[in-house]
Amino acid sequence: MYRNAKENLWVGRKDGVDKASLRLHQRVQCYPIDHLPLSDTEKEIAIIGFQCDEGVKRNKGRIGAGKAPDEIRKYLANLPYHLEEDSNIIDVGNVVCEDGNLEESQRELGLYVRELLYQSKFPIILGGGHETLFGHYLGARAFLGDEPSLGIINIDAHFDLRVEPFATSGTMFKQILDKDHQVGYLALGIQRFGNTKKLFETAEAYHCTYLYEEEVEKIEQTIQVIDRFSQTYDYMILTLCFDAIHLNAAPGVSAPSPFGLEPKTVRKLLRYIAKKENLLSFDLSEVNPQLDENGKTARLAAYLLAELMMSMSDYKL
Ligand SMILES: N=CN[C@@H](CCC(=O)O)C(=O)O
Ligand SMILES: [Mn+2]
Ligand SMILES: [Mn+2]
Repeated sequence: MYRNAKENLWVGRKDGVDKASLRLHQRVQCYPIDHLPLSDTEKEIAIIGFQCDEGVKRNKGRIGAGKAPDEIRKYLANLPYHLEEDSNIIDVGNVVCEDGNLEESQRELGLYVRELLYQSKFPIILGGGHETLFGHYLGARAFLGDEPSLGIINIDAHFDLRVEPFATSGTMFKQILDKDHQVGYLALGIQRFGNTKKLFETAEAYHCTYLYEEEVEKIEQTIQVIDRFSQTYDYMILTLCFDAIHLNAAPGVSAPSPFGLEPKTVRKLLRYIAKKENLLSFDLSEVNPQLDENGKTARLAAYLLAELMMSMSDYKL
């Protein structure tokens, strides 16, 4: 079910109304999904939330990620606005998963992501459990049609290649790769002890490219891998599963990572990938406000989102 964007989430400190004093809450505009503004710049970002943790529940994880979209917006709202002046940001509200109907809500998210892409927006999807990625993918593929190849970069401790009779937050890449032979998968930040041997075997069988967490930290090599991947596919989408990040910085996730990536490494990745011309859209998933420590995880999510948005117009590694 679709819910309109809430203006009252976009509030915060006001240092002034001159351009140099603005914060995000003073620049973000709320629109219903069926009344989107025409893009008057090439850099319009559209935020859409996915209030859903049914996939986490089915995956026997710790629920609460459904509360993340609005929580992350609150932290994002107060951050200073550092984008180029002609960059617009709109908030188009949330898709809510009701009565455990994960598949229906993923389809609905996909419809809206497709619509945003048709309207020349760059969708930023706030999950939700990592099942968010499946709806994100549906939208990107529907927009592209069957022909173009699509690379998915997943910054994650986990492969999410589980074999299950139903969709969960751990099955999305298996679901996608089984039906879409024009998709390639690059996983960054894989934890040896976050995945069974069987999952590693599945990753090999599906010809996935992956880097362990300690490999990703060697950033120059990682960038070469990203460059090769990006050149191989017509278009790319990017997903960040927040449990990729070290548990000290991201305690509010269902499956925390004791050897997770440093936040600064993830920032480098986002800054770099955001500049790729063939990147269509981004989702940030698995933040769980119910497990968070004093908003630490949601705050980091907001900072990383702000970095990604800024890097789309101004790149520094
Ligand atoms: N989204 C994916 N989640 C992990 C959870 C692992 C765990 O709970 O330990 C997975 O399914 O592999
Ligand atoms: Mn994960
Ligand atoms: Mn995941």
